Amino acid sequence: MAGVAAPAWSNGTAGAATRGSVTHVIFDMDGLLLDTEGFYTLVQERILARYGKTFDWSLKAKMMGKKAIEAARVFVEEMDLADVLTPEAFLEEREGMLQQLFTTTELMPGAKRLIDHLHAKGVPICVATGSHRRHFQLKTQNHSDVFALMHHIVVGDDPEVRNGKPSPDIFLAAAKRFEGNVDLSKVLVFEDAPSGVAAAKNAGMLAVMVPDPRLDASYHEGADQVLGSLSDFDPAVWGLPPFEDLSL
Ligand SMILES: O=P(O)(O)OC[C@H](O)CO
Ligand SMILES: [Mg+2]
Repeated sequence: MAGVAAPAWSNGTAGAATRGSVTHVIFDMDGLLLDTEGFYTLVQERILARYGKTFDWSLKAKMMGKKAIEAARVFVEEMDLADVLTPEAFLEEREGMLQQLFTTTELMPGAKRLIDHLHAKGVPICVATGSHRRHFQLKTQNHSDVFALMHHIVVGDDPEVRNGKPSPDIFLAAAKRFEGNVDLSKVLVFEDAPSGVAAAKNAGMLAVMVPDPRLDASYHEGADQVLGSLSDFDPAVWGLPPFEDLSL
C-alpha cells in the first residue's frame, strides 16, 4: 500500500521470513491470551444439565469468540431451548458464575513471553476481544502488566464493533487505531476460535490459529498457520524480530 512506512524494527536486510512480512499484530483474548474458555464451557455444561442436555465441542465451536448475545442466541437455538430459555435469561443466569470464575483467570502458555518480546522490539500490538469491557476488566485484573504493553484494546461493546466475529468489524477497528497507515495484508491476527479466524480473513489479514486440541481439525480451515501453543510461534517466519533467547 502506498505511503506505508517500513516497520520501526526493520534493518532493511532480507530475513528468514517465509510466510510474509508482518508489520502489526492483533491478539484475540479469550482462549488465546487468557485461559478463560473453560469457564464458559463449565457454566454452559451446568445450565444444559438442568435440561438433560450435554454440551459438546461442535456447539462450543459455534459459540466461541462471538459477542455474548450472539453466542447466547446460538446456544438457545442449537440446543432447542427457545421454549424454556431466552438468550437474555441465559446470559443473566451465567453471569454470576462467570464473574466469580473470571477473577481466577490465568495467562495461556507462551503469551507473556511473546507479548514482552514484540513490545520490546517495538512491534505495534493490540487486543481485539469479543468480550465486553466489564468482563475484560475482571479477566485481566491480575495481568495488568501484560495488557499495559498493548498499544490499544478493542472490546466487543465498542461502538465501532457493530457485528461480532466472524464480521471483520473488530479487526478493522483495531487496525485503524494503530498509528500511521496500516497495510491490512501485513497484519497478523492470533486467534483460537473459528469465528475469529474467519473475521481476520474477512478483514484481509493473516491468521495464526492456536485452537484448543478438542476442537475438530475441520475448524482449522482458513487459518494461515495452526499452532499447538503460543510457545510454538516463531516470529522470524513471519518477518518479525526473532527471539534471542532460544532456550525458552
Ligand atoms: O475470544 P474473544 O477474546 O474474542 O472473546 C469472546 C468471548 O468473550 C468468549 O468466547
Ligand atoms: Mg478467543
